[in-house]
Amino acid sequence: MTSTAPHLIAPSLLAADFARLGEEVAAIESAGADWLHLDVMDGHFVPNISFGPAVVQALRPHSRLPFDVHLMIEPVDPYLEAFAKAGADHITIHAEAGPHLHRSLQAIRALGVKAGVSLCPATPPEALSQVLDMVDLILVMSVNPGFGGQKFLHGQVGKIRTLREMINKTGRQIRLAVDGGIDTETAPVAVAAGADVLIAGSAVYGRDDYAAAIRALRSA
Ligand SMILES: O=C(CO)[C@@H](O)[C@H](O)COP(=O)(O)O
Ligand SMILES: [Fe+2]
Repeated sequence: MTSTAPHLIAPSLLAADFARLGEEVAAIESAGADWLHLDVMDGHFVPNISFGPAVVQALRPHSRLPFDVHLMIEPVDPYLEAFAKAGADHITIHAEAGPHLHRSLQAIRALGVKAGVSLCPATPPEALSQVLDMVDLILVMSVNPGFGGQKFLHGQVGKIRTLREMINKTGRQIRLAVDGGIDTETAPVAVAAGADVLIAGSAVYGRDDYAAAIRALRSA
């Protein structure tokens, strides 16, 4: 079962040149990206540290693209408002990042931004069965979160398929994103399983020609 929505390409800023972030954000919009994916890592939920709301806020004037903020942090609730105020359009939290996923999703919706939830590779799709009415976006991690440039875990494809079926049964417009190891070989696998948002760091920001890299992913 595939999606009827057009597929979106969301380059991940994690693979950009951190010394020139403003230019990198503007360049990816000109290159035809649909969303900008921003990976926030705390050195606690994941074994890496990236950036926080001050960087998101500083980048906001450099692009009109939707800012898709992927929070790999724990706890999450104390920081939601800061990311919304910084200019996040979507805030995605991890189902594994605390016992009160429902409350955190309520808090995101109350801030007036789109609510996303992400699953690490070891978490089954059923973890979301009680919150499907509260989410605008589901993000399947096809690597263990924390680093760019890892290999796509093919064992996650069945989960993408199951989540596509769960989403279609709701009749709601819920985007299904896949994040980690997406390139021209794995993008078609993810899309065939039902994904409609492809998040890619190295396969876009790691290339010299961003527009060509985005076109290649779109047509793959
Ligand atoms: O959330 C993450 C990693 O934790 C991702 O968004 C990566 O940044 C994707 O990078 P590539 O695997 O595409 O290089
Ligand atoms: Fe991400």
